[in-house]
Amino acid sequence: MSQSRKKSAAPRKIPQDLLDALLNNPYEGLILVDAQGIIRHMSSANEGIYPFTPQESVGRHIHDVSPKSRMDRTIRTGKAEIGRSMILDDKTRVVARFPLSKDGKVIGAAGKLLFMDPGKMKELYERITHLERRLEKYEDELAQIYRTNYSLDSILGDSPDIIQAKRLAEQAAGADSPVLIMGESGTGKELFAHAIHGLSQRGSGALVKVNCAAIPGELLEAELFGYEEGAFTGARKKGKAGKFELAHGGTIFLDEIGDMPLPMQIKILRVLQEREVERVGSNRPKKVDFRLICATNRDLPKLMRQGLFRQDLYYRINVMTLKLPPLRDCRDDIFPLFQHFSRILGREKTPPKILPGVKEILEKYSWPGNVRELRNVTERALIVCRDNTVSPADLPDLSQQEVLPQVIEEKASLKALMDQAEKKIIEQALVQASSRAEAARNLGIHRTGLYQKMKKHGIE
Ligand SMILES: Nc1ncnc2c1ncn2[C@@H]1O[C@H](COP(=O)(O)OP(=O)(O)OP(=O)(O)O)[C@@H](O)[C@H]1O
Repeated sequence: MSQSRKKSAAPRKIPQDLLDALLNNPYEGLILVDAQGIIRHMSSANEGIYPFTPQESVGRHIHDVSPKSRMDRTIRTGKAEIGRSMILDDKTRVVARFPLSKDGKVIGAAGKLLFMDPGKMKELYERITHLERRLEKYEDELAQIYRTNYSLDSILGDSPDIIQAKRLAEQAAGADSPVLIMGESGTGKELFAHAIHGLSQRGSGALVKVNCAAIPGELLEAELFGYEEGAFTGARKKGKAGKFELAHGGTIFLDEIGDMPLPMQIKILRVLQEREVERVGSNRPKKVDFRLICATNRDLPKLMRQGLFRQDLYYRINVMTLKLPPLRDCRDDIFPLFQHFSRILGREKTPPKILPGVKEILEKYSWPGNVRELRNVTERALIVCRDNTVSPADLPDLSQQEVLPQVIEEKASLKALMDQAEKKIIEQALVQASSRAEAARNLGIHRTGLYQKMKKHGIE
């Protein structure tokens, strides 16, 4: 460290010239009175505001200089008044008054004109009002998007199970209790969560989603509850709000709750009971007001029997239950869904023509990736089809059960057969998952491993 930066060993007293400069700075009008209300200092910026000059004012009682002053009240009550307006010199001024204490005893008070020019305050006020109006407009627009995009009307299907789930979702929207949505991957659990939130009284609030399976256990706590500054190495400078805090006034959607590690389950249970969260590294609990929606594709009762899911948490989250059927159990919905996705995903103005044979192939398939897979298959067919006409040839090979028998019939080396099978399995996993990360997870391999294999097989 250079000599000039070395910490001075001088006494810790503030130099008098610095204090004088502060007390007489031209940016604020400052008055100091003692416990009897006698003015002991009036800064030069007050010149022209009172009937006396700053020099003449010192030694007089505050009421002799400013009859309407409330500084005597500040001394009596010991309470600060910040941001009050006051007419001085025929102008509205914004003032702050606060007591000055020593050893717990009020020894005087300070009065400050915060803005010599109240025009600045007006400018600030107008900016805030303008921002508030814009915020309101965006909130309205957001609520509108939720209502239209995520209403129950956007959930298609006439099978009795879907109709029943929609009926229950409507009831759940009217209540504020926890909802558990169960169903295989791609059956529309998130879609239902959006619809329930959008229709509920919290619809204009946030819907905060947490994918419990995608966040490593050791990061989940910080993600859900937030952390204070310096809570751990790598923590953000100013700390971070957790998902529960962000969902205040809205809904928190815990997706894949069945994958939540046991120690976190206890913490979630506590939040549900006490309705308050404590950031990591803090011991100040904060009240949070949220509605809980959970989803899982795991068999929670089975997980409970295996000791992997807490029973008390299960009963807490399972107040209303929606069971979404797999697509293979709703055969009659498959083709209407395909037509719907063709209409909304098609690039032409007119909906694509669908040739005979397509319906039969779609209905025969077992759709392990459910509606998501059907949507992806439709999207792909629309890209490869010609003249806005979808033919059976535009569909991928949907005989997935025959992936292995098919390749084994061919005469090739084991390595080549295994390569072919790997390519098919990867293609299928990509169609069934909503993202490459999810496909990698489903295949039980790392994302970079999946990218390497995609490159190897020339998969886009
Ligand atoms: N009944 C339905 N009507 C229209 N679209 C649907 C329906 N069900 C699902 N979808 C569509 O399928 C896709 C997958 O749905 P969603 O993400 O809600 O499934 P999920 O059950 O939450 O899946 P995961 O468990 O993998 O997270 C979305 O594009 C969604 O819009």
